Amino acid sequence: MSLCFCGSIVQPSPLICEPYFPWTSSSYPNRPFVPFTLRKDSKCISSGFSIPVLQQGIRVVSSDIDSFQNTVTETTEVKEEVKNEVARTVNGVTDTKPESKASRPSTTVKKKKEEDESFENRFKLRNGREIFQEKAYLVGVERKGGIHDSFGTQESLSELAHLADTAGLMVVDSTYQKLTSPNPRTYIGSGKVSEIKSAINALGVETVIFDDELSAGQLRNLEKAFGGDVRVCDRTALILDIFNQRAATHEAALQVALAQMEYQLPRLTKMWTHLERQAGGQVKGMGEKQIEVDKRILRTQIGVLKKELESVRKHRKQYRNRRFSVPVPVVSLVGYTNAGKSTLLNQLTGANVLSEDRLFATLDPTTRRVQMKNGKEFLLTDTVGFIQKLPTTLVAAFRATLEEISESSLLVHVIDISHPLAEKQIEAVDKVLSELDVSSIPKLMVWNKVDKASDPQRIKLEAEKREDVVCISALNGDGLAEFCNAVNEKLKDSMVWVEALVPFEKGDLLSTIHQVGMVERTEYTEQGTLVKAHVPLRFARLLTPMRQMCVS
Ligand SMILES: Nc1nc2c(ncn2[C@@H]2O[C@H](COP(=O)(O)OP(=O)(O)OP(=O)(O)O)[C@@H](O)[C@H]2O)c(=O)[nH]1
Ligand SMILES: [Mg+2]
Repeated sequence: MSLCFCGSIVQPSPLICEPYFPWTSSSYPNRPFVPFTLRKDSKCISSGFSIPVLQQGIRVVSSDIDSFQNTVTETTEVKEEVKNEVARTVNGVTDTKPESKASRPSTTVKKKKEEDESFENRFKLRNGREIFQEKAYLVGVERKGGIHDSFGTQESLSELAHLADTAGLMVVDSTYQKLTSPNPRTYIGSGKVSEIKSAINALGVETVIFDDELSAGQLRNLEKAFGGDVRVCDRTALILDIFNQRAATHEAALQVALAQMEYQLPRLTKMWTHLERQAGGQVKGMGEKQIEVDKRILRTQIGVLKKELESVRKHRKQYRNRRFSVPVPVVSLVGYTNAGKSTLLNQLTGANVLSEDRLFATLDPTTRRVQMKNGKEFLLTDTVGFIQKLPTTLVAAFRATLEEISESSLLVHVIDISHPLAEKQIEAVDKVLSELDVSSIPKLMVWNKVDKASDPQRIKLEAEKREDVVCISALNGDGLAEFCNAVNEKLKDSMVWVEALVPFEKGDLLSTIHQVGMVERTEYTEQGTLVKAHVPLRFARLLTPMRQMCVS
């Protein structure tokens, strides 16, 4: 699989128009790995290259996330249960009676019809494109003792299901195993491997997704163990694929391509050992040599992408500097994916940023001006959402985009307070923010989706008790005035106190102070206007000569 993944990493980069890699479908017996949806240029996107022949008696399972939560199974019961259920289930009704001979032909026709229908139902429209939903099976591992993720295994698997759904897959079932330490060969134990294999056959699974990052060897061994055309991938590859689907701008495409290549590089190992096997072991080292060639090609590509990104970064910086010359404070919206950041930006500014109930709707930052009722202004930036177990390659690749965050006057942390895992999502966001080194920037917490919470009143009372928390509903606009006031107050905290004597001929400067700062007092003197105000630090520097005049 890892070999085939390269088929996709050449895809998103605008720099790599031609397939650079020698392992495209014609030269390698297996199909190339194409993570779920591909070829942005094509109208119909398949979630895989080949559509496998459907197995008999497929259990049609809803891809609905809530119903998925109940399908997580822990033990080896899956194998028998699935077998029995598949044998018995017809049209969702469990029939325990043995089939009579006479009824068999009509049942076969009925089953065939259902299969055709279920096949048809798997063509879905996503973002205006038709995709074929592959059937996915999810696997998690709970570590006994040792490291404890703040998200539980089942919670993390539910989120993985949401990610799979966002990527256009149909989650048919899932399982997890408690382990002291992962198996170095297959990540999970051999019993679990055969249990999953049975489920794959019974449910017609096309993709198995692991909730943790797998090594190249583990991916290869698992694919071999599951056999057939079953694709194995991990959470990181899934997230990278979603990013790949969502990348709408040149910069986002470059960043995703870079992240995919960096993910792929360590996974190239031993991909070419089949050459040695084909040559009967006589051409020793052939595979090794090929890996080196591939790695070199990949490293060259990474270098080209990094250079290209550097120039995009420079351009972005110039644009930011231009923006800073108008000293309106910048407020960045940060938070867990799907928290409602884009909805908030749209409500406050009338922007038209895509907001939907899927993960990672936003990849590129969007900045818009917000005019408050008191006439003051600030720039509001919407950013890419975070997630637990965020691949480090992705954070690194998106550094240019995330620089927006590090240069803002205030961070607004948007939280979906109606989410059962809100607390854990806050922790995950704080973890990424600490990696970005932005702890010195003031923060405001916003509890969003209060309308969706089971007890909105209790949430509001709770928020009142705490400092730095504002309750809103970005969707229906509740609490937006309070939000703007809180931003205003917070911005004041991030400003510096100045007393400056502004000459009368610099009237425009005086109006800018009123616009971006908090003016406490103005006095008209013979030399000019004496202003006492809180202003943004950058602006205070601009006023240095006038501050000195005031002192003298
Ligand atoms: N009920 C309710 N739904 C909301 C609210 N705010 C946002 N939503 C919904 O939550 C979903 C996600 O909203 P987005 O604004 O796309 O979330 P986001 O934080 O920008 O997500 P990413 O771009 O993926 O990081 C959408 O379906 C919104 O309609 C709210 O206040 N109440
Ligand atoms: Mg968004």
